[in-house]
Order: sequence, then structure tokens, then C-alpha cells
Amino acid sequence: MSSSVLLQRSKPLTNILWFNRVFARPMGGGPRTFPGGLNKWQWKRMHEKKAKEKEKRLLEQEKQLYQARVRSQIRTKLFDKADPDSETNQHKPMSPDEHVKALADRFMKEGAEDLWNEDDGPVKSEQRPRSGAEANQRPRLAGAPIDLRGLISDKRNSVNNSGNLNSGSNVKNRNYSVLSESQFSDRSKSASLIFMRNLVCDDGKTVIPSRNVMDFVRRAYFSGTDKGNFCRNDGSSTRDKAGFDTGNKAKPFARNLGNNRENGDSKNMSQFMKKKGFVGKRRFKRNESSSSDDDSDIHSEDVDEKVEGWRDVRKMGSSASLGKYDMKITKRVPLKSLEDEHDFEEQVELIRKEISKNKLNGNGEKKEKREEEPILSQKRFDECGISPLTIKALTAAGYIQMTRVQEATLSVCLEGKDAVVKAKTGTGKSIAFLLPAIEAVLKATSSSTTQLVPPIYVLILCPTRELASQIAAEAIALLKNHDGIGVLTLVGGTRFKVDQRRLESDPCQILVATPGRLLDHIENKSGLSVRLMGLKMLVLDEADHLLDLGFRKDVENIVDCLPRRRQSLLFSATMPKEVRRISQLVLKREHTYIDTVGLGSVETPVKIKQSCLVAPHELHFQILHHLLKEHILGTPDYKVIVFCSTGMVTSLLYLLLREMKMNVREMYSRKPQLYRDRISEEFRASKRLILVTSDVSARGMDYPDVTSVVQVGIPPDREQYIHRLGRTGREGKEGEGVLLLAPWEEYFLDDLKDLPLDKLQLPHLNPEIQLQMDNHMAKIDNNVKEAAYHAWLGYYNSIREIGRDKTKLVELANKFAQSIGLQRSPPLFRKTALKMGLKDIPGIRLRK
Ligand SMILES: Nc1ncnc2c1ncn2[C@@H]1O[C@H](COP(=O)(O)OP(=O)(O)OP(=O)(O)O)[C@@H](O)[C@H]1O
Repeated sequence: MSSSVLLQRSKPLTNILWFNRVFARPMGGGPRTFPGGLNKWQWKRMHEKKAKEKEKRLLEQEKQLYQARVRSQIRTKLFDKADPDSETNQHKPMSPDEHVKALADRFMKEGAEDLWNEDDGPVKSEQRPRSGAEANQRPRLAGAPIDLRGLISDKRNSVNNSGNLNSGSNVKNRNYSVLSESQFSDRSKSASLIFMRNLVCDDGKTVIPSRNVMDFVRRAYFSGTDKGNFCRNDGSSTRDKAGFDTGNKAKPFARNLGNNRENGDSKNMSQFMKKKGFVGKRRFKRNESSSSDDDSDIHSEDVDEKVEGWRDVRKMGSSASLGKYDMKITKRVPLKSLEDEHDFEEQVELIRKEISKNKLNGNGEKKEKREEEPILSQKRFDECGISPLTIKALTAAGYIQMTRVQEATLSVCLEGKDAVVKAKTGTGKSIAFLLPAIEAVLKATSSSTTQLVPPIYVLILCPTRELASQIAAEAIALLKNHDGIGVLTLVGGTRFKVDQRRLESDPCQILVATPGRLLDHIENKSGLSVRLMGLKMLVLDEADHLLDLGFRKDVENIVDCLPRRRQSLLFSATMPKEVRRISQLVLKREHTYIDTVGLGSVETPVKIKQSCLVAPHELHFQILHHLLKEHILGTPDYKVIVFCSTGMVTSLLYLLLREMKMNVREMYSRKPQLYRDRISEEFRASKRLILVTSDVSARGMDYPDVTSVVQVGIPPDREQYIHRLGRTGREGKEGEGVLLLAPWEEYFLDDLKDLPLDKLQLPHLNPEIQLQMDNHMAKIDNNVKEAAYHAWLGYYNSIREIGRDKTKLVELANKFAQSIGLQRSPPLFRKTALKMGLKDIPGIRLRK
């Protein structure tokens, strides 16, 4: 046996020995065991279970968050309406109209049942000091509204005196377990009625049972009769008067109400309310021990009479009864930070979009006004406490000042906190995470003792191989003055064995990997999982993409194999809400969110001139050729990236442009890795070159001085549009981007309406060029065209808005086939057609 083979064989053995020692397992020839005496599979299952539980918890949190948001929205609306002039949400007394509106709004709105729970104590202590004498001095005049708060207080007094009725202080002590016996589906709904039940009539003694109060509110508010006229001061719309949010879920409900009001048909309303579970679901069984709940025994007829007199209602309580007693406020406490953060982010996002939209809609000046947006901050690298050797390398690379994202994130990251960072494309995010990564390694190596298997301290995950290589190269450059710290890449497309050998022989404290290949290594018992046990920092570059459906499972599996005590950093130029939420699969709960895009700023670099051209898709290749020619004429040192929807379309377009004597290169995932590396390097170093590529080059690639980006057809989503566009205009430089759409793709512009896109007119196309292109297209191998057709069909089929109308889709695909010189649309495998839902669609041919 050769010595190299011996060496290879002996390495895994060393790993096992090291591992056993680390976990103090007795040595022996048996299988590898994990802490707690678990074998690998038990260990794995345990982690899977934990991950599932974690996911469940997150879902639960999301649910709570949603509910909390609904509550807070209702509350906000309520207070806004209750006192629009108020600067703050002080709990001032409400007018009778407002109060009834508020009650109706709160308790009858779909979802509002969640506003109350058994701890809600609306009739607790009275905030407004008002003595009984004072109350007596102000006898209620006919026609004057009832002071409900006073009544509540009076009631409490009278209850205390008589001992017959429930006192306010008892409210909290009530045993509401009885409510579960009611037919209400949830306790909250019941509790809201309990609040209502505590309302008392104008004699200060009679307590109106909940159902009747609801009836009262219902009639008063919704009926067309004069019983409810106090809340119908004018004939304005239902929504205005009701204060109902007719958006979202409340819509159908609001519509119902509107109808009922119009018809004055309280019967309909009753039915509706019955359906909603507010009426007719009584009667509460009271706790035997509670003598105070007798109120619900009062017959509705009696109360109806009382209610008659309620037309002249005086001030009915205040918003305090809806604010300060809302126990949900305290219930939300554990989630507060998370919720606030989400709300805040959402608000920021909304405001940003709103502002940029306003800017766009404004006076049209914005397009000319592409203000200077400095990406560099005033702070220098030597001021931020990183290793002098790293600073030396930075200086050698010409980096003296930090970019804004680097300044904003470095201190947080160096403190060891988890962070999510959003910053525009080309603003130096890579260095922003590489610097803390290097510091983490330095710290770990200085404190650790010699180990048989050197741990990997930093793991950087990124979605593409080229990006992994780029980041590794950047890390190596920054580490050039540090001895003994190694960087390795693990990416697909290379031989697995070669990876293993490099892992064993080369020093590696920083590992840059794509998820798939890394997982292969982890699962392949190569000893990598053992080395990852010492991990200090995990970085997800292009985090939103890595947490997207395509990668999420792999990333989750990887994260499950990493130690929990680690720092996690998520970086991207885009961070959709949904991704932010699930990012907690990776992050600690108490992480920092850093967004350097800035309020009121568009999410794309301001110096990129963006435009869009809508034209029949059969003309796209010719229009592209025209645009490229124009660009080349105006930009001698041009460097253009053309993005196509799929790899096969990329290949076809590349061949066509090459035939048209343009200086082009192609790049897509199916190309061999060596070829990809070569093209990537060539394009990085060149000028006067066009790279036709699929989305494999869309994210993170830092090709310097790209002068233009053209996107042919819709990108998969808004985020991908931003990333593709961001290959130009990097480091605050100028750039331009054109989006070429077919008329049936134009809907996508809605997603970009907050971005400054100009609409271009269809250029005049030279018929001679069209002829030339047709001739060149005819020379291209039919296999390439057929593959392009299939890929095209697959891509658009996967886009919901287009793929849902299969007949139309096939029609368009066949037009595309014709435009690329195919006589007939190429047949599909039956299985493929079935999978795509296209089997029986006219125009689809199946392979025999
Ligand atoms: N402090 C700095 N001073 C000058 N240039 C810098 C500095 N930091 C980074 N750069 C340069 O800025 C360019 C863009 O950096 P980088 O690729 O990290 O951007 P990014 O924000 O990650 O972009 P993307 O969102 O597209 O991934 C690189 O060429 C990098 O060398």
C-alpha cells in the first residue's frame, strides 16, 4: 500500500480518535457515538426532531404576531377615529357616537373577538375622579347622554352597598372557566361579552346582560330606525360612520353592515351576527360561587325597554376602557421586541416605497436628479480595532475608508452579535462580513489548544460556485499577512475526492461553500462534521436566496450540524419579509437588523439608469442586438451582461450573437466548472465583452466596471431584478439597465413601480438586420433550439401569473418556437408534459 493511501486511510481514524476524546467516549471498535450515547442516526433524528419543533415554535410565534398586529391595527384605527385631533393617544372621554362606533367596531368586527380575554377588566378602577355627590349634582337631563363610566362606577358603588351585583374588583377574580361551556368558540369572544355584561343602565343599578347590550349596540348602530339615530348624524358612508376597515377580511362584513343600514333591516343583522357567533349563542353558565353574575338573568325585553331610553345617551365611558384595560397589551410582552421590529421594518419598507413612489410621481424631475450617493463613510479601517495585519492588507488593496455598510455593521459583528444586514448591491458587503470572520478566527486560534483535527471556525455559505470562489479569493487577499490561516472552497462541479484531499492537507479555518456540496461532505462521514463542531461564525451571503425554497432544506440540514453557540450573520441586498421571518431558523432571537438602504431611498443604486422596453417577444433578440449595438457605439469600453431566463435560452442567444459577430461569452450552470471559472476570470479582467448568462451570475458577482445590464424577459421576482441590475453601477459608479418585456409580461412592472424605470419606445428595427438574424438563426443546430424551447416553456410554466393559463402559455411558447426558426414545436416527454400540466393542452406535441 502506498504511503499516500496509508495517509488517506489514517486521517478518518484520527478524526474518530479525536472525536472520541472530545466527547469522552470509551474507546473501542464500535460505531461512532455522539453525546448521550446516541448513534449517528439517533443523533440525526434528534436534530431533525428539534428542527421540526423549532419550526413549529416559529409558526406559533408568527401566528401570535399576526394576531397582535391585527389587534394593534384595530386599536390604532380606533384611537385615531376616537380622537383625531389628539397628538397622543391619551384616553380622553369619547363622544357617544364614537363610543358606540368603537364598541361596534371592536366587538363585531371579524377577528375582534381576539381583543379580549378572561383577564380583561374593563370596569376596574375608575380613572376619572368623580364623587358620588358630584354625580348627583349633575342629574341626567332628558336627551343628555349617559355617562357610562360614571354608571360603571355607580354600579360598583351600588354593588358594594347592596352586595348583589358584581363589583368591579371582582372582575379579575371571576372564574371564566364557565365560558368554555358556552357555545362560543373561544374564550376571547366570551370575554368581550363579559365586558358588555358589565355595562349598566341609567339607573345605575340594572346591569344589562351582555346579549342585550350587544342588541343595543346593534340596533343603535345598525338599524335604520330612530333607536340608533345617535350614531347616524349624517348620511355619510357606512365606512365613515362605522369606522370599519373595509379592507382585507373585514370587507364582506362591512358590506353586510352597509346593506343592513341601508335597508334598516335589523333582522338581517341579527342573522348575520348569529352567523358570526355574537348573538344567540348564549347563555353563559355562571360560576356557582360567583354571586355577581346574576345580571345575565335579566330578560332581554326589560333591557330592550331600558335601551329605548338610551337614545339620549351621555358620555359613555372613554377610550380608556378600550385601551388601558386591554390585557392583550401585557400578553404581547414576550413578543414585543420581535413584533416591534417587524412592524418597524414593515413601516420602513412601506414608507420607503411610498416616498420613492411619490418621488416618481412627483414633478418628473427625479429622473434627471440622480443624486450623489457616497458609498464610503468617513471612518477608516484603522479606527475600528481590527488586526493591524488585516489593515495592512486592506491598505495594500487600496481600501482605507470603510463603506457605509462596513461602518454600520463592523462594531455589531465584532461584538459577536447575530445580525441581518441589508445593503444595496456593490457596496462592500463581502468585506463587511470577512473582517469580523477573520477576527473570529484570530480570537479562536489564540485561545484554543492544539487539536488533532483543526476546527473550522468560520463557514460562509453562498448560492453559486463563482461567488464562493470570489469570496474565498477576497478572504485570501485580506489574510495575506496572517500566517497559518487558510481558506478553502467546497463547491459542486469539482471532484469530491479532490475536495477531501484538500480538506485533509490544506489548513482551513475559513470554509466557503455552496450548500449542496457541503452537505455531501457532511453526510459522507468525511470528518467535516467533526471539524464544524468548533465553528464560531456562520455567514449566509445572499441570505434571502439561501433561505428561499430552493436552498432552504439544505441550509437547515447544515445548520442542524453546527454548534448552537455560534455567531450568525445574514447579508443581502434584498430581504423580503417572509425571508426575514424564517431567518430565525438560523439566527438567535435577539439579533440586530441593519438596513443601510435608508428611508426614502430606492433599493437600487441611484446611479444606475433603469429603463424598460415592452415589445412582442418574437422581436426580443433583434431588439437586444439593436440595444447592444447602440451601447457599444456610445461606450467604447463597454462591458455588458445579458441575462436570459434559462441556461438553454442563454446558449441559443450566445450562438446567435456570436454569429452576428459580436464579442460574446456564455455562462450557465450546465457548463463544465473549469469553463465557468475561465469565462468568469476572463470577463472580470476584460473590457469590450458581452457576457450572456443565466441567473448563475445574478447575485454577488463583482465584475468590475460593467457598463450595462440587459434582462431579456421577466426575472423570477423583484429581488432577482435588483440583483441582476446590481452587476452594474457598483461602488457608486454609473451604470445602466434595460428590462426587455413582452406585453404579457408587463404586469411585472407593478412589482417595480417604486423603482425609477423609464419606458423606452420601440426602436426602429432595420429589416436587413432581421434578415441577417434569420439566416444566422437557421444555421444554429436544431437541438439547441429545441432545448431552448423546452426550457422556455418550463420557465414560464413555473411563473404563476403566466403558467396558470396553460393554453395561452402553449400558444406563446409555440410562437417562440417559430421565432427561433423551428417549423413545429418540439415534442415533450409524456411524463414531463404531465408534470407540467400540459399533457392535454392543444398545441403540445408528445414524444411517441
Ligand atoms: N472600503 C472599501 N473601499 C473601496 N472599495 C471597496 C471597499 N469595500 C469593498 N469595496 C469594493 O466594492 C466592490 C463591491 O463589493 P462587494 O462585492 O462586497 O459588494 P456587495 O455589497 O457584496 O454586492 P452584492 O450585493 O452584489 O453582492 C468590490 O469591488 C470591493 O472590492
